[in-house]
Amino acid sequence: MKNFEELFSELQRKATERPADSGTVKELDAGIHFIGKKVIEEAGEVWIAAEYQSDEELSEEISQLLYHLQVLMVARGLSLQDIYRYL
Ligand SMILES: N=c1c2ncn([C@@H]3O[C@H](COP(=O)(O)OP(=O)(O)OP(=O)(O)O)[C@@H](O)[C@H]3O)c2ncn1[C@@H]1O[C@H](COP(=O)(O)O)[C@@H](O)[C@H]1O
Repeated sequence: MKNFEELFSELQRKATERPADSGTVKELDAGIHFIGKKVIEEAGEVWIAAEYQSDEELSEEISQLLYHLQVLMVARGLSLQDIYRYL
């Protein structure tokens, strides 16, 4: 099981090494507008899951939202520290 920081390091590595089978690389290549729409889509799915679905389904949706937020951070060149300073 990986944690938030380990996933972010993995995504940064994918962005640098650009393996051909990486969904993250494809999403980064699609650009900020595309990634932003994924963030909105997943946030909507989190909301629906929180209202109507199980804890397990909600947890999965939240993980997807966190993933797409991290892809957006990588796309903009932000670090975890850039975010943590506001927590
Ligand atoms: N945690 C995730 C993760 N969460 C969500 N997603 C992507 O987000 C999509 C959201 O899925 P949905 O169920 O909402 O389906 P969907 O919107 O119909 O999917 P798409 O049509 O957009 O593919 C998934 O299809 C994945 O493409 C993720 N893709 C990758 N990771 C992790 O990121 C790391 C790098 O992955 P790769 O870049 O693919 O190697 C690995 O550790 C992966 O486990």
